[in-house]
Amino acid sequence: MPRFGLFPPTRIAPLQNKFAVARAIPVPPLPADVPPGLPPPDQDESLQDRLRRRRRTEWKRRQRGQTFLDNLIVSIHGECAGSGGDGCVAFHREKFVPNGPPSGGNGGRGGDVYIMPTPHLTTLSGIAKRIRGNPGGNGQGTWQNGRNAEPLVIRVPLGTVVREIPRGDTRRAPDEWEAEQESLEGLNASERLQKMRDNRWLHYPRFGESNMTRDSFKDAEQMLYAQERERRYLQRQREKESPIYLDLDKALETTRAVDAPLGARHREPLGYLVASGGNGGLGNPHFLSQNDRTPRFATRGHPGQRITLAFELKILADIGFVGMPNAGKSTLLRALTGGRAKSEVASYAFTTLNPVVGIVRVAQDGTFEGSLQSEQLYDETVLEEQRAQERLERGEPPSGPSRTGHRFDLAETFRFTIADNPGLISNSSENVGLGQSFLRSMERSLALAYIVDLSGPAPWDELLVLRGELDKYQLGMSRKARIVIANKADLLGGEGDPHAVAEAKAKLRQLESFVAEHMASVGDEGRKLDVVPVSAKHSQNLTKVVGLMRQYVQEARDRLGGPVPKQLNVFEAPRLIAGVEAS
Ligand SMILES: Nc1nc2c(ncn2[C@@H]2O[C@H](COP(=O)(O)OP(=O)(O)OP(=O)(O)O)[C@@H](O)[C@H]2O)c(=O)[nH]1
Ligand SMILES: [Mg+2]
Repeated sequence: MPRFGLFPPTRIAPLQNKFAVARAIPVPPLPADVPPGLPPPDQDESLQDRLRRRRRTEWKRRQRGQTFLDNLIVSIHGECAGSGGDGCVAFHREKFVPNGPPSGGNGGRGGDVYIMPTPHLTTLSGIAKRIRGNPGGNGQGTWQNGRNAEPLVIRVPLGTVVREIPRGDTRRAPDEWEAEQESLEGLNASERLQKMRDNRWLHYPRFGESNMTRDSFKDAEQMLYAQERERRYLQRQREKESPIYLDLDKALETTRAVDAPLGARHREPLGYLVASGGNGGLGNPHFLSQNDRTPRFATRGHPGQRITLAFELKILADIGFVGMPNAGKSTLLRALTGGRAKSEVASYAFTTLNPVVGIVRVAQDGTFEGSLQSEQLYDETVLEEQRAQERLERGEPPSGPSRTGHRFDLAETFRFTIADNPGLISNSSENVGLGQSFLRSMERSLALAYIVDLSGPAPWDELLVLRGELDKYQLGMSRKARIVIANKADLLGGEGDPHAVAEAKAKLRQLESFVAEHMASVGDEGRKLDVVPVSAKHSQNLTKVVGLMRQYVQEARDRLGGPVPKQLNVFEAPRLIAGVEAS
């Protein structure tokens, strides 16, 4: 018989059946002697699945957060694109004008690269690791200049932080001059000179050799190298003095004058410039002088700027979950979102490897999507998959909380988001465990919720570690915490026998007094943290949690003057909510 001593007995009957189902499904234990990564050939599939999961977790853990999709290193190249177009060597020819003037056009400018914060995006997954700007068009005969390239806009979600990776960091791609030096390695002096000239100059057919001996070419070459040196100096100076750092929290607004006349040209913002395209090459008319009336050379387009940027996405969720591994954070998120948030649940530490954001939708009377089905059990993902498979084999329709969700499209009066974060352990702030990368994303949450395992020996010790890690990462961050959710309360109270229930209540009281004594001063303006016992797995006592969270979010939004919650048609909502209650 299941134990639900801490909660009223009204729900025991339906839950007993679910427990029976859960027990009926054999879960192969993970043998201690099986090394991770080496599943024995004759084991059944679910065991292999478990081993695979464990291997993946171990691998992810070793990466120390480097593979989070909210961390990305991007190099922006102008090697062959983003570069200006080549200039052209040509002479005007016309009837009765056999030796016309030089007429090669200049190359077009290479495309600049911009970064644009975009509200509807949520991940950095769409951004390529190597980005090439658009190349400028080449110049052509009859003084036709090449086309300037279109700018390239990299769209990133709001909350992205962009940093330039400094010189000397191994993750940094070589800049345009370093790349050229690398390509010249192993060549002798004359070969180097030849290659450098090939990279910079274009010659009229069969005049390459003779151009080298002309004074006008030597002067032009000297001037080109002087300009290049100046460009390199200015770029390095900029890198040192003002490396790129963008904290893109807000979308760029289009400023349109209210009284602009009809037909006025309107430009959308492109975003922030991070790399300029190269200038176009010069056509041969540019080198016309008193000493050289027939310049037979032109310059190639300059390469665009090459920079390496680190993108980091701070996840924006109203509430962030903070808890040790296995405290039940993912189970709770699934229960609060009615199973819509697909956060993996398993009985080993570090199941959640990336933060997962779920949306909690609340109706006017405080019901939320997860509370519609009173009998819902949120179990480990493997077990749920097995059950779904069995249901499919029996030919039964798939059941699930998502089927009831459609009512909330109209009944919803308030919504907020929750980030289920990976487990925090001692020294996470020093990059132990899954490291800091997700702690960074908690910075932006409006409020934090501690999740502790009430059935554990000392949930209060967990709280101290969690608070310590938050403050070690950023002093004062623990002030955002508003609630302690004591999860797995169903494991206490020993099948309803009075002695065990009294013990469970005493433990809860101990936790409450610990929070009141040791955690109260941490709260903002002497605020006390709320303590709520719940069972995420069996969706018990969650309405209270949702009510409190709604209050925190509302307060924080009011303080920030943030988004106004969606208001429903007041005539529609009560009728629908009544329908939900009736079902
Ligand atoms: N009995 C009981 N078990 C629970 C409850 N909540 C979670 N569990 C179990 O606790 C284990 C861990 O749950 P998760 O939701 O994966 O825990 P987590 O905090 O997300 O863990 P990490 O992702 O590793 O940080 C699973 O076996 C869950 O089934 C609960 O309320 N009651
Ligand atoms: Mg988890």
